[in-house]
Amino acid sequence: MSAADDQFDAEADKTILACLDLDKPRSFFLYAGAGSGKTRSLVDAIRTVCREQGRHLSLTGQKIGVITYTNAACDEIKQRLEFDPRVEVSTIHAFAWSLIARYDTDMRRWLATRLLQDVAELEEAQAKGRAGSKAAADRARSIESKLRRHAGLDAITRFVYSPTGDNRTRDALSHAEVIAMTADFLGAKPGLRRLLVTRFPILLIDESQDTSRRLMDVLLDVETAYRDTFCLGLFGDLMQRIYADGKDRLAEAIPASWARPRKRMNHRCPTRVIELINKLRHDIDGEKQVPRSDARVGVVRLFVVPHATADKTAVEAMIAAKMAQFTGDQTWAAGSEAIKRLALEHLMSARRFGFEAFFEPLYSVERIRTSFLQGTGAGIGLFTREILPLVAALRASDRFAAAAIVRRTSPLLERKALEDAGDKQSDILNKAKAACEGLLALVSADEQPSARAVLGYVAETRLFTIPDVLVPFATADEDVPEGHPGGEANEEADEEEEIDLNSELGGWRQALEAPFDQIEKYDRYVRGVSQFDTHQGVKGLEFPRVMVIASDEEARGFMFAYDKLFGVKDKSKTDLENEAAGKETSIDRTRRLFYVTCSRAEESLAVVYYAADPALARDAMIQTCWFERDEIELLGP
Ligand SMILES: Nc1ncnc2c1ncn2[C@@H]1O[C@H](COP(=O)(O)OP(=O)(O)OP(=O)(O)O)[C@@H](O)[C@H]1O
Repeated sequence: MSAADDQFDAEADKTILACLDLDKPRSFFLYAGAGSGKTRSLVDAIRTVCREQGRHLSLTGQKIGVITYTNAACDEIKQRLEFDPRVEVSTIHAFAWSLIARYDTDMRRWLATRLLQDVAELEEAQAKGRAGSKAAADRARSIESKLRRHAGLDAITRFVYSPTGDNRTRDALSHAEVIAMTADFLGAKPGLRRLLVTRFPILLIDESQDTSRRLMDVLLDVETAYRDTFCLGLFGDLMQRIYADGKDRLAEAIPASWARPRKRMNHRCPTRVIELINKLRHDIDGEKQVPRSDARVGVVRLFVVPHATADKTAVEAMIAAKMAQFTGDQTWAAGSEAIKRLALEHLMSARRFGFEAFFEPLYSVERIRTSFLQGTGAGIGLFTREILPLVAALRASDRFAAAAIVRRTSPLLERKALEDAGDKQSDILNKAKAACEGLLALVSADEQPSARAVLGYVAETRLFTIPDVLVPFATADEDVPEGHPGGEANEEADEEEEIDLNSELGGWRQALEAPFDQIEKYDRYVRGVSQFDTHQGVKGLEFPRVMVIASDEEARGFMFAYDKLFGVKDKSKTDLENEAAGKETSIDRTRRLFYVTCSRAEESLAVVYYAADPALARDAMIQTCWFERDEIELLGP
């Protein structure tokens, strides 16, 4: 590792450190591209502040605040800082909630106003809209539910919120509400602004390009008001803004008094990938990165495939085999888990990784989507936290692990059951053992059992407790028991909740018909350990071998357009109008997403483009000069 390389951007780190002077803080905006070590700069700077000014922080009880984009990034940074108590690392949602929790009276007032505003808007739309249509019925339901929530506000003394949960109870706030309230409260309450800057004289935001626009605006206001005592440090890369929520033109909103350190070296990617991402970036801000002196050349290839190709998984396996040849890196060879395949959205991944039948029905239930993607929730938990680990332990013949899992949660081995059994305890243990053996036999059968069959078995043997949402499916004839959610005794449930619940039950009903092994694949996917991910899911990460899957057809309706970015299709009238008005187009969005995905590659990169007219696509790609002619391969039917 070359020391000169490590020093290449030392100036930026020096500037940042100078800004983080608690006696004389100065805000800054770090300008740096992919792989330039922004997270490293952030962690190093905090370490130095703790070392040199930690006493000041300890004496005043103040902290350095760090806002990250994901829980994973949050954990990573906390760990790298060895859980230093003088640093508070949180996601934006947790951070926002830590500021406003306890402002219950204000929250109630805010919600009351907001709900009535929404109702007024809906009523206006109702008056204009066609009576009797589905939209009118939806609006009527929404009005009713908002009025009901409004009427119930006074009964709530303490609002609750979980940054990672579903927030379904009546006293819970939604994610969007917490962000909007925080922005409004910070805008209107001098006391809260003071609290913020006193608690966190230094506030650093990672991935600031994707931080909620409204919060970013208000934080910039706070910074202006407290410039002498508060340092706001923004890390991020505008070229990597991939969520609609982020602030457009952030750079232009940065005051002239701020420092603007720059980092220009890319420590992650090989030279060839850096050349490609420099070109992608050229028309946007002209920022050009340089590789490390010890960087490899690396390999980049574009494969153009007809989008009508029926077996995309087979084509992608063939491409992986070709990459093994081009790179001499056999790990690329088909089936290897050491390749990261990036598809535009989760369903594309689910289709490729073979867990679509389980995934799609539950993914389409909007209310549980977030927790479903995080692998949380009671229904999912039964499979991923109990049944799957038990199956894994049984398959590995790890009797200790299997026993530990069963002992932890199985109703068979509850202490009371064991006590009641007296000297017949061994019967119970034998029963548990037989249940485990039966489970292993069931999931190992030549014909894969459905998830529902496994659920039925677990219920019948009482291996684990069946959560409410799955009870209706745990018996053979799907009787919905009386008094159970979804059953008739639940008349009091309000209509909206019922609809949610029904769609969740409907989702489960369908999903459980999928083969059980699809849940294993789903589990690997949501834990991020499979070879699949989405374009958006990998921001901040890096992988040796990356396969980017670009497909307009599969990505319909996702606001991205590879065909326009690659010059295969002309810009639409709206694109041209937006461009002329300086507004963002789907081409800009796609370009940034493409930049993020390509820049994850540490060694080699394959781009697979499914095109309507592959020959035309190849010619258009040659025109862009992003890939050399001999790096582009047309794969015919
Ligand atoms: N000065 C350095 N010397 C050696 N390696 C470095 C240096 N800075 C960063 N790296 C390495 O380069 C890689 C990219 O760093 P990091 O993830 O911090 O970049 P980033 O700017 O946050 O990237 P991105 O915005 O693309 O997610 C990491 O593997 C990191 O360890």
